[in-house]
Amino acid sequence: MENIPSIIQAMLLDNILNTNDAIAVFGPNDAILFSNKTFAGLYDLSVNEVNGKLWQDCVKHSYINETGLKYDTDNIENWLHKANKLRRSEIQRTFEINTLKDRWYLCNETTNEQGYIVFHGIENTRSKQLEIELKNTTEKLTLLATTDPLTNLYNRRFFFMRLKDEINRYQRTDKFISVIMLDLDHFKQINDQYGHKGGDEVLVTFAKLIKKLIRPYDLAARMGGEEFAIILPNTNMHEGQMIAERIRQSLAKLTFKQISPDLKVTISIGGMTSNSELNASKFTLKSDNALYKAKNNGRNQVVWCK
Ligand SMILES: Nc1nc2c(ncn2[C@@H]2O[C@H](COP(=O)(O)OP(=O)(O)OP(=O)(O)O)[C@@H](O)[C@H]2O)c(=O)[nH]1
Repeated sequence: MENIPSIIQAMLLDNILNTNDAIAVFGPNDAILFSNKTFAGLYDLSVNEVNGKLWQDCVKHSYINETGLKYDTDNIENWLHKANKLRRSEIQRTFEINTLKDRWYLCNETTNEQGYIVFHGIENTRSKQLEIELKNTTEKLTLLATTDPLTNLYNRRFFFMRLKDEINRYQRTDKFISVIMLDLDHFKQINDQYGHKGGDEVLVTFAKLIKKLIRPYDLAARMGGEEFAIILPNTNMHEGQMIAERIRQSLAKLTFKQISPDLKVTISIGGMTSNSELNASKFTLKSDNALYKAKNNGRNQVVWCK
């Protein structure tokens, strides 16, 4: 420092005091020994109010008054306990904080051997906003690419991706996977009689029914038109047939009163169970063949591929 001319030192200090970066120095007991305006602003306090205060008192002040920084907790003592475990846990620590007004700071804390901390927070609100926008857009695009917009079930492409994953997952295990293909009976007649809107309503109601009847780890997809498919992981033939039968019977019992007072719809179902020796296309081809038989045998029934 001695080598730095005092005028430069004054300029640097002036910069530290007035910069938009949040800068502070904490003593080993977490008393704030130095802070600039931006740092004090994080707790909605002035520099004079912050300097000399314990850091935890600044935190409590802003938490109780709901001002300054955002704390994702409903118990500030617990929050402080966790934060104190992290503070001084490393010589250099990087983390992000955000304010109730949604300003973000990328923070760095450097701890010296005596336990003093130099805190430096750089505002990164714009890049954080872009990161959040990108995440939201990616989520929306993923949803669009993987789901059927009418029924909100997964689409054909995602069905095959997941079936391949499931088959790989079960490789070298003795567990079974079942796949069922479902096709609404005489759906063309429903469209003809009640219009495309009536047909759509049947598809949406049926999709909701499937979701209610399957387990959280099963995967239901709309393969196109009035054809659906369900992957039933870790499911043997007997269990698969029970689930398929449950879906068939539940639909047969339902009356689509919102479309017509006594409209009933039935479904034909083809199923296939295997350990992971079949690939995804063979799996669905065999379930499709079983479905074809169910249609030919008179519809409204479950046929399992032997
Ligand atoms: N409302 C509605 N109809 C659709 C949609 N996609 C396909 N369809 C109709 O679904 C009908 C399917 O008819 P078909 O393939 O002849 O089958 P089906 O009448 O169900 O006869 P079976 O399957 O043999 O019992 C066609 O009339 C398609 O136009 C859709 O998204 N909404």
